[in-house]
Amino acid sequence: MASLVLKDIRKAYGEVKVLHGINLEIEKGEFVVFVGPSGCGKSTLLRMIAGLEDITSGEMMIDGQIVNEVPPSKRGIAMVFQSYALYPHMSVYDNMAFGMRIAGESKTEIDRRVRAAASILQLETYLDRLPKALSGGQRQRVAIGRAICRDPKVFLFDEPLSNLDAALRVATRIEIAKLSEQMADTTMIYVTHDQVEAMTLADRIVVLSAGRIEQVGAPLELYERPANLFVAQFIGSPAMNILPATVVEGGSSTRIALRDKSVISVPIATDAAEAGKACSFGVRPEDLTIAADGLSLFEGTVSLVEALGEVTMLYVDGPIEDQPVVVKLPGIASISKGDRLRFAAKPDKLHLFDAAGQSYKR
Ligand SMILES: Nc1ncnc2c1ncn2[C@@H]1O[C@H](COP(=O)(O)OP(=O)(O)OP(=O)(O)O)[C@@H](O)[C@H]1O
Repeated sequence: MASLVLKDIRKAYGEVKVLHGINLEIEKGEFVVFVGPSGCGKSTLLRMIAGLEDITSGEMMIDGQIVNEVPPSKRGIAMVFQSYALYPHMSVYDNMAFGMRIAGESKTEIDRRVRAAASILQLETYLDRLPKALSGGQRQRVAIGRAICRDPKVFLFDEPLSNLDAALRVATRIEIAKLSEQMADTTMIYVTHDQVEAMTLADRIVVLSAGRIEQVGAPLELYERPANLFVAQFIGSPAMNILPATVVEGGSSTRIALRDKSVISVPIATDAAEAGKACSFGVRPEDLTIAADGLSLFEGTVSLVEALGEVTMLYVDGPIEDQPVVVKLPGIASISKGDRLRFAAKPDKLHLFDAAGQSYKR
């Protein structure tokens, strides 16, 4: 049975419509990540699941029960915020025990759960400390520990790592990945801006834009088969190169013409009737290589080289004026500004989108 079901969920603040009908089923034990540009409604949706925001219309079910009118404390959810929200005057132990004391749990059960959570998060030696005597990463682990103690059916995370510095983010991200393995029956929903968090933590990613779901899928599914231009450019960094083009001839393989009139054959099927229509050709920076003789997609002049050590980024003035093509080559490439080069990509790495931005790949 699905752990969480959202049916045509809508949210409006007065006249301002923020979510326009969200349909989603999340299985028990799944780790689902919501991503999308700022203001797309990720946090609002998470807060509605938590019960911190009213549902304007639609139906929300947790474990088969409609929860639209159920208060947050009765939903079986726990939420971890960006700001930790710990009680400053209480020890780590008391912060974790607080919710259970309010709920009237026995002392022995409280102690068992606090120690179990502290052990999972390696907080055993900090139980007597006050939050102010902890680092940001440790505080966030306490906030996570407090949520674990509630033994929630659904665990919600609202950008829990965004206040941490880069190294701590990585360490805490790994903790969260381990946690989700250890709590295999607990459904986790996680909001983030960070692509790496989304790609590494999620069983499935939900891409939102302007209050609508653009695509739901496993991380690599979204990366390899984005359903539309929005997802193609949102997932992956640097973003996929998108070049405007025109379909010359449809068929089992499609011939397209770029703006400079060069013609490319893309092994993606389109209808013969597509001929003459506008389309967008897509290729990821990391899928481009320097072409061997004869087999190039396009030619261009390198306008900027960024040597980062592990990769070399090239910005290439190619087939489209004022729209440099970004190329990401592995390692250190001996290429200089001004070099004129031809670039290729494996045929199965090419993407093609129709005039409405939908992928032709099925
Ligand atoms: N109380 C409110 N009244 C009116 N509009 C609101 C209110 N809360 C949020 N909004 C609007 O709802 C939209 C979605 O906000 P939300 O915080 O869910 O976005 P988000 O995707 O989480 O963004 P971010 O990544 O910046 O946190 C925004 O346009 C925001 O301005």
